[in-house]
Amino acid sequence: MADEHTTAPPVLSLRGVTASLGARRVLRGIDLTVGRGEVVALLGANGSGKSTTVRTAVGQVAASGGETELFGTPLRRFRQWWRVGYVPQRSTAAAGVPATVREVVSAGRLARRRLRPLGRGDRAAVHRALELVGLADRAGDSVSALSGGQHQRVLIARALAGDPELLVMDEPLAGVDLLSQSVLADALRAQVARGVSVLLVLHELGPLAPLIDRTVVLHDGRVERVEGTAHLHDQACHPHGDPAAEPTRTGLLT
Ligand SMILES: Nc1ncnc2c1ncn2[C@@H]1O[C@H](COP(=O)(O)OP(=O)(O)OP(=O)(O)O)[C@@H](O)[C@H]1O
Repeated sequence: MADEHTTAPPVLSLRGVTASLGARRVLRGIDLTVGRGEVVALLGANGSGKSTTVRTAVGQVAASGGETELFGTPLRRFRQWWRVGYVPQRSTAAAGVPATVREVVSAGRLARRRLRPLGRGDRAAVHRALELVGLADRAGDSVSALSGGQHQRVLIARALAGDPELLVMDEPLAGVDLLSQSVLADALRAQVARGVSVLLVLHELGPLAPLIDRTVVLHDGRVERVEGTAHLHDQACHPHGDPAAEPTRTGLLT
């Protein structure tokens, strides 16, 4: 965990990051770090800036101020994108893309391959990632034939296929059924056990609660509070447990 690596730079660091979308100032000075091997959950009400924060962290939204570093390198100079796996917020738009599940997941290897064709190792990584999300049997199907939750699992497999050191996931469990949530939680647990660091946007900690080291709560484009989660680790929501049990709430939506 982070203690062993106190001299290593954080895998992700945002300092005073500001960003606007259109005329709206969405991020008003975000400070956030993810240490090596750490799992950080970004929480907050709708519109508080969670997606914009992760999109800024991976360079999809241009910051208007502040500093973002990935693996100790300023974002503007960072080129080692194979070290980062990004799962965007669920979108069904990509379901119209005429590609098979295998092709979409193979795209997760591209940053590693540059312009070389995929080799045997790449194909094995793609297959492994599909198995991790429970979709190996759908590899040859068109993504347009998948349900929303299955599509989300394909996007997660695409990120896992690149064997990233940092996973940035925007509501990875949104629209995913309870059984698949627990499959994905297991997949993520295996990644974390390998030392992968994770930043993820969540509304409910749910089955991921035991994995999370820290929660960062946003409010109106700023960090409202940061909390350790040791107290949550006994409260995981088990899909096969008491069906009447309430999932762990962030306290922001209820
Ligand atoms: N393209 C855009 N143009 C202008 N404002 C935008 C745009 N996209 C998002 N916003 C605004 O930015 C703010 C933050 O949006 P963001 O998607 O980061 O919030 P969020 O915390 O991820 O919300 P949710 O929980 O609903 O996903 C919201 O007020 C939203 O209306």
